[in-house]
This record gives sequence, C-alpha cells and structure tokens, in this order.
Amino acid sequence: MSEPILTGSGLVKRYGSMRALAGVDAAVAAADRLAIMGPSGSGKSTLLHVLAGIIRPDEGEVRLAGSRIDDLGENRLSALRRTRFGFVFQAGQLLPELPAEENVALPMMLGGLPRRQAVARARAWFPPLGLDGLEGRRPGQLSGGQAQRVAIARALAVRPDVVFADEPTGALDQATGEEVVSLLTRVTREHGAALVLVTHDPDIAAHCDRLLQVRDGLIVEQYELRAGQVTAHA
Ligand SMILES: Nc1ncnc2c1ncn2[C@@H]1O[C@H](COP(=O)(O)OP(=O)(O)OP(=O)(O)O)[C@@H](O)[C@H]1O
Repeated sequence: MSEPILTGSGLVKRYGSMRALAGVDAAVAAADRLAIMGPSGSGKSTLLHVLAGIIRPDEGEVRLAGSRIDDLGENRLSALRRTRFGFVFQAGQLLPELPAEENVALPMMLGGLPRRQAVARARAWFPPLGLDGLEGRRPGQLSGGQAQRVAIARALAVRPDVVFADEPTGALDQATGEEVVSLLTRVTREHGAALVLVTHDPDIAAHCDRLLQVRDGLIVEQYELRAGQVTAHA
C-alpha cells in the first residue's frame, strides 16, 4: 500500500467492561477504498467513528497525514472533521427544510465560504451525480437513491481527504444500492479521496479495493479485491 493518509494504531474502545474495539490497527491510503464487514455488534461502526474522530479511543491513536488527531481539542477536531472528512450515513442526514443544493452547500458555508459561492459550487455537483434538475427539491421530495446521491455530493464538495460511509445503502433496495455504491466508489476515486465504507452486504463491499473483516472488536481477516473478487490475503 502506498503512504497511508489515515492510520489507526492499537485502537481500543470500551463500553463498561465490553471492548467494542480490542486493539485494532488499520491504515487507509489516499484514494484507497476500504470496506469493513463483520457480524452485528462486532465493532464496525465504532471503528469508523474512531477513525473519523467522532469517538475518541480509550487506547491507541489516529493519525491523518501523519499528524495525530485523536488528542485534538473538540473545536479543532470538529473543524478537521468538517474540512478533511466527508460523511455519508444510512439515511436521514439531510436537513429536511433545506433544498438539496443548500444541503450540499452547508458544510462549505460552515467552513466560511459565502453563501452564493457555496451554492454555486454545490450546484456544479448535481449533473455529474445524475441529479440535474433536482437542485431545488427538499429531501422529502427525493427518492432514497437521489437523497443518497445528494449526501455524496455534500460529502465530496468540501474536497475531503477521506469519505466515511456507514451503511450508505442500508435503506435502499439492492439495485439502487448498487448504483449508489458504484457512484460513491467512482467519484471518491476521481476526486482523490479515500473511502471507508461499513456494510453488511458482500455485493456492496465488492465495489471496494480492500476488505477488513471485523469480529469481537478485532480485525480477523484482510483481503485485497479486484472487480469484486478476492485477489490476495493481505
Ligand atoms: N454508545 C454505546 N454504549 C454502549 N455500548 C455501545 C455503544 N456503542 C456501541 N456499543 C456496543 O459496542 C459493540 C460494537 O458496536 P458497533 O455499533 O460498533 O457494532 P457494528 O458492528 O457496527 O454493529 P451493527 O452491524 O449492528 O451496526 C456492540 O456490542 C454495541 O452494543
């Protein structure tokens, strides 16, 4: 793997006496597309949230481009999440009262870009994501697949280093889910962002370059994938 953009080393996260992460090392290279799979409760979401600086680990450290981020103060960490990371969740992440284009513009506005410029930049994402003409729709007027495309636009519009996607197709039917993940993996690669994707679905994971299997808070297997096929035990 080329130089990693994001690394987690020795990550432990406890909830009471239970270890949701029991000592995990994970690295993501720039433009790498990493899938995380495992049984329910195995620690997939916890790993994603710790790597994304949303949950702080009890032990271990997270580094972005070589700099430690898990020990930053809350203000710096939230600014870093806003500018260096993009997020796509299962559903319900768009603000219902805002038109789609303003949902996409919002993280840029929070980052200090004037509203007109942010909306203009946001609009440019709509045609390439198959959303032409939907700029003014509110999330309630979009299909599930369209709403996830808007969420992808919003995640990428800040030009993040890493996009984190937690079950991004979990609320979609299989065909729409495949369309959304194929778009997500393509545009993250085109824009040079890494992707960390949690999924239950092997067909969704198959769109990625690497797969981590998590069980009981540990990485138990790592694979390299090509065209959905396992090519190597990493
Ligand atoms: N805030 C919390 N408080 C207490 N326990 C938690 C908390 N968050 C997660 N856990 C526990 O940590 C373990 C790992 O949870 P996590 O959500 O990471 O699993 P997961 O693999 O993503 O599961 P799923 O596929 O069901 O979403 C589970 O046993 C869960 O119950």
